[in-house]
Amino acid sequence: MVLPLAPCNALRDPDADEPYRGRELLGRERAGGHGSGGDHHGHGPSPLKRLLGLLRLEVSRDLGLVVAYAVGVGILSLATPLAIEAVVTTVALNLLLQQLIVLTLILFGCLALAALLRVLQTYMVELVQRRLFVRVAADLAYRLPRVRIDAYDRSNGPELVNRFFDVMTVQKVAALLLLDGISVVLGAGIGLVVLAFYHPFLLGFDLVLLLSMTLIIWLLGRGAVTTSIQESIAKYQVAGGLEEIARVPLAYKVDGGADFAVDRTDAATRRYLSARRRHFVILMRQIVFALGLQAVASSALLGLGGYLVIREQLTLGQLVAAELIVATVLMSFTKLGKHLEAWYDLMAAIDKLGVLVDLPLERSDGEVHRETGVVGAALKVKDISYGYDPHHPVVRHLDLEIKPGERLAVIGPSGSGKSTLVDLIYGLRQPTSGTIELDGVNTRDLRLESLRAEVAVVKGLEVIEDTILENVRMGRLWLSLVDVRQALESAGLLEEVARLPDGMQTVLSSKGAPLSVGQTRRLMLARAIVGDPRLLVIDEGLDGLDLDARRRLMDTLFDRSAPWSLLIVSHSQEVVAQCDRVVILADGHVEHTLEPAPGRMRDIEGWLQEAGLCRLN
Ligand SMILES: Nc1ncnc2c1ncn2[C@@H]1O[C@H](COP(=O)(O)OP(=O)(O)OP(=O)(O)O)[C@@H](O)[C@H]1O
Repeated sequence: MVLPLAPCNALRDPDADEPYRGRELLGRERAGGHGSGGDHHGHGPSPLKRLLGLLRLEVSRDLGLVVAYAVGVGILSLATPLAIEAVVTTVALNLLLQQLIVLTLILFGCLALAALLRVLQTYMVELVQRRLFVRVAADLAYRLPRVRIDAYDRSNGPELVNRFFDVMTVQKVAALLLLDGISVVLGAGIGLVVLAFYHPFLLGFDLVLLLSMTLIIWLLGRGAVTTSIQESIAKYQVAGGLEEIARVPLAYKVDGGADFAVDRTDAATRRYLSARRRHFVILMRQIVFALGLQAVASSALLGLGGYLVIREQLTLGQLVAAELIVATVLMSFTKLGKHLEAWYDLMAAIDKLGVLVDLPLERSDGEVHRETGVVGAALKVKDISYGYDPHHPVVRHLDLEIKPGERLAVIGPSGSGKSTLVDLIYGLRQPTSGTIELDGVNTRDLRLESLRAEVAVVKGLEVIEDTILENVRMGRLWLSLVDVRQALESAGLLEEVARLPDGMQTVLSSKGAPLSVGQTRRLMLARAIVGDPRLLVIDEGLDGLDLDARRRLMDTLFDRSAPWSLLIVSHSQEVVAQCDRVVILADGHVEHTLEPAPGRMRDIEGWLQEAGLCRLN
């Protein structure tokens, strides 16, 4: 069965009132990425390319308007120096009061219009900000459930997701640059053009000014994006370290654990400070040169303008207007120091979001599994190999078969590859060679959603912070309350849940509280069986339960009328004894297969002892 990707209301575009639809975000297609995960990876699109990709989605919408408003504001802002020029000339020439009033009114009109455009621009930027947030949230909600499990082999998933907070930086800096940045650049450009019209000397002055500003931005800012990214990586390492202390509180409670936590944080903080220092050196040199330029250029213009006034090549009004224009341009440019820092932060933030977007996704191709009409699926594992490190396979030429309705136990010493085999069957990992067939169809040819509608896996404890009901149903809206109740009943949990004040509506913590660990284990079983899978794979899911709970569950799981075939990894004699066949794994391959006669556990124990392998409990 293919699960529909239901549009989620919270992720609808807040203004366009249409659901977010998968589009390219931050430079990656929505499925099939091949990044490596981890922090800044040094490959993939550059932050600038990613930013342009993100903004490109906005261009057709409001970004054009934002720029148009900024152009309007830039042009209208010139009204002040030009009006002052006119007033000074009017006073100098002793003209009429009436002209002064008209000038004042024109100036007011221009400034009022500029203010209106600025308000509209602010509103548009607000919309762009909201959409950025929704886009990134929607994109990650789409991607994260599809991220390949091996992306988390060497990185901590929740810690990686901290990078989502960089969307705030993107929002804030994008707003700052769209509002101030565009106005500064346009205002400066237009002002300098006006200046150039006053006198050819002033054109020369313009050019020198522009050259100096370019030097400050490009030459003095070399390496700033890299140092900003390094600073950001160091910042996440500090956050990740602190998060870890909260994640494993017991570990840090050992004698000396608190000091160990301080030492580790101290080391990470030092790395952050040194990265920040490197970045600040670049910022500082840009700021110092910008301030110096402001002092030099303002006084040089006064000297040059005064000289031109004395030579009667410039009017007094033009001199005052020119000083005002240059003062504004330079003030904005000095402010640009802050903008430049914001720009570098933006580049680092985009790079961090890119780390999330680059997490490799599971394949999305394949066929839908066809109904076979047979109760219980048939599984054939043919000569598969797999290694976390391609040079060291941990599953080697493994063959295994489960007939429809059969109950198969997989046992073997710790590290023999049992859990890895479970991952391979569930399509979490792809064998490097060999095939896995479900009902005669290579699982590689099946859509993963379709495979996982047929196969359910119980492995570890994964609780979502939601009600017991949702923890069992997991968004499968076609499952009714009755289905969930039945699954809880089969898992031997219904009575205990009913005793909770909020029953199935009890909200669980991420660790399962208020359920105990044993109850949470049974909850995981309820989640697996509620959809009536045709192949149920349990990786040690029964081993940690008390005897009563385990026996009740075994009644359900081994019931011949149940709709599934069963593959169960276990270290328990009692569980293994219930199975039709027992496969013993050693060193990644099938060492032996036994069909124990009822009650002949001794056969298996004896064999294990002889082979010097694990013992069951
Ligand atoms: N994420 C991983 N990255 C690298 N190596 C891994 C990873 N997971 C498991 N391994 C290695 O693969 C081998 C098989 O591990 P697996 O978890 O499949 O064993 P297992 O039989 O399930 O062990 P246990 O009974 O202790 O759960 C082990 O040597 C282990 O060190």
